[in-house]
Amino acid sequence: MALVAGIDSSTQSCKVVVCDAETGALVRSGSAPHPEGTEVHPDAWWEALQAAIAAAGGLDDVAAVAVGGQQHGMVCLDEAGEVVRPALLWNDTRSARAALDLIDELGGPQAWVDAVGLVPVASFTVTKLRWLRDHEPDSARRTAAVCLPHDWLTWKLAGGTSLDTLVTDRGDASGTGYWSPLTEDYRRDLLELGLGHDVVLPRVLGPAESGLSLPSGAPLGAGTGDNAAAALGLGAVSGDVVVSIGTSGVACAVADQPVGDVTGAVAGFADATGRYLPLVATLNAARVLDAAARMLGVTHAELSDLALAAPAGAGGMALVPYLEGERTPNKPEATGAIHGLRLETSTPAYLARAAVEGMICGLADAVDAVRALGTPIERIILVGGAARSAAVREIASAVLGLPVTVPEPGEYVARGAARQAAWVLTGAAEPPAWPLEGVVETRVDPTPQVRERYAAVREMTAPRPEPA
Ligand SMILES: Nc1ncnc2c1ncn2[C@@H]1O[C@H](COP(=O)(O)OP(=O)(O)O)[C@@H](O)[C@H]1O
Ligand SMILES: O=C(CO)[C@@H](O)[C@H](O)COP(=O)(O)O
Repeated sequence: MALVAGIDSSTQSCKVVVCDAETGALVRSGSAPHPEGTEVHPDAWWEALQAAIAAAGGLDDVAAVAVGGQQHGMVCLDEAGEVVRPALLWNDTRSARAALDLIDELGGPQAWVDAVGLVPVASFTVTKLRWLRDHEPDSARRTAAVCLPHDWLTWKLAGGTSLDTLVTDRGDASGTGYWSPLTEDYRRDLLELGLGHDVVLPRVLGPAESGLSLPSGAPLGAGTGDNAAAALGLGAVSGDVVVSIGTSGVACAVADQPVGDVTGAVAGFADATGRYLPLVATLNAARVLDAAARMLGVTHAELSDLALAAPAGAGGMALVPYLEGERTPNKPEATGAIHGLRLETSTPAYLARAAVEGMICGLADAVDAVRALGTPIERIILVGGAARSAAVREIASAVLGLPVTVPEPGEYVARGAARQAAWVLTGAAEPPAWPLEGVVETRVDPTPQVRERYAAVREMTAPRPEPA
C-alpha cells in the first residue's frame, strides 16, 4: 500500500495526515500549535511542521507529500533566501489603507476584477507588499523573492536552496492580487505597483505537477491554499458550497468558469484542479465562539448545549460578530456588538444562542454573495474546527435554510493536500477518487426571522477605539 502525506499549515496550528494513496483512508496523523498573532515568523511554522510530522510518525515511508496552507500571508526572502521580516498573515488588517490606494491607482474596482479577478482588501498579499514599501522601505528594498506560507514550507521541505526553485500552484497564486486566473499568468506590473520593484516569484505548477522533492526523493506536489485544498479533500463538485468555520469563515464553490465581483465580496480565485473557486472569507468565525465560551466560562461542548437550550432568535438578542474588524463586508475598523439585551434574556443560554446565530448570520451573508453570482447551491458542506459543535450544525441549517452536510470530523485541508500528492503519483487527468466517510446530514426548520433581525442591526457597531 503506497502512502501519501498532506499538510495543513493553518492559522492556529499545523496538521499532518498520512493516507492510503489509493483509497484516501487515514492511516495516522499529528498536529502542533502555531503562535498567536497576525504577524508570525515563518520559522515558527517550520518548527510546528517538524513537531506535527514527528507526531504523525514521520514521513520516511511516504511516496509523495503536498502542503496546504493559510492563504495570502506575505513571506519576503532576501537574496540569500533568508526571511526578511515576520510574515503578515491574511487576518492582519494594517494594509487596509494600502488596499484603498491600490484600488484608486489602477482605476477602481472594475480594473482590478478585469486584471486579477478580485478587488484588493487588507487580506491580499499585494496590499501587504504596498504596506511594506510605505512603512518599512529597507525591508522592501532587501526583498528579492516573495512567496506564500505553503510555498515557503514546500521549498524548505526540499532543502530551501536557490530562490529560483520556489514553486506554487494556481489556487494560492490567485490570492496574491498579482496572478490572474483569466490569463493564468503573473501581473508583474501589479506586483511592482505594490512592492515598488520586481522580485523572484514562485513558478506556478499544474495541479498534478511536482517541481521539488524531499531529500528521500519522494516528490512534493505543488501544494495549494487551504480553501482549495479543502475543496479537493471533500471532492466538492458543482452545486456544493463549502462553508468552513475555522479562524476564518469561508463560503466557496467549485466553478468551471472564472468569476468577477466588482463589489469585492467574492474573490475570483482558482482551485487546485484546474477550475475556479469563487470565495467569500470573513475574519470572524470559530474565534467568536471561543470568545463566547471564554466570557461564559464554559467549554465548547457546554456552549453548544447552552445555545440549543435557548429558543431560535435568542429572544431578540442579536450579536454582530465583527470582533476582529471585518473583511467581508469590508470593515477593518469595526468592532462587535450585542443588540436587544433585556433583563429576562440576560442568561448564559440566550447569550450562547446569540453568539452562534450571529456568527452564522455573517456566513449566511457570505453564502448569499456566492449565490448572487449565479452559483447553483444544492448542498452546504460544513467543515472547520467549529463544525464539531452540534449547535453550529443545527443553527447553520436553520439560518441558511438548507440541509447541512457534515463529513466525519477530520482535517480536510490536509486530506486535500494528501489527495494532491496521490494525484502526483498517478499523473492521471483527474485526482484519484477518495470516497468521503461518515457523512451526516442535518436538516432543521428554517428560521428566517433570525437573519431579518441580524440584517436590521448589523450596521450598528462602534469603531475600534484609538490606541492608548
Ligand atoms: N467543538 C467545538 N466547537 C466550537 N469550536 C471549536 C470546537 N472545536 C474546535 N473549535 C475551534 O475551531 C478553531 C480551529 O479550527 P480550525 O479549522 O483548525 O482553524 P484554522 O484552520 O483556522 O487553524 C479554534 O478556534 C477552536 O477553538
Ligand atoms: O484568507 C483566507 C481566504 O481568502 C483564509 O481562509 C485563510 O486562508 C486562512 O484560513 P484558516 O486558517 O482559517 O483555515
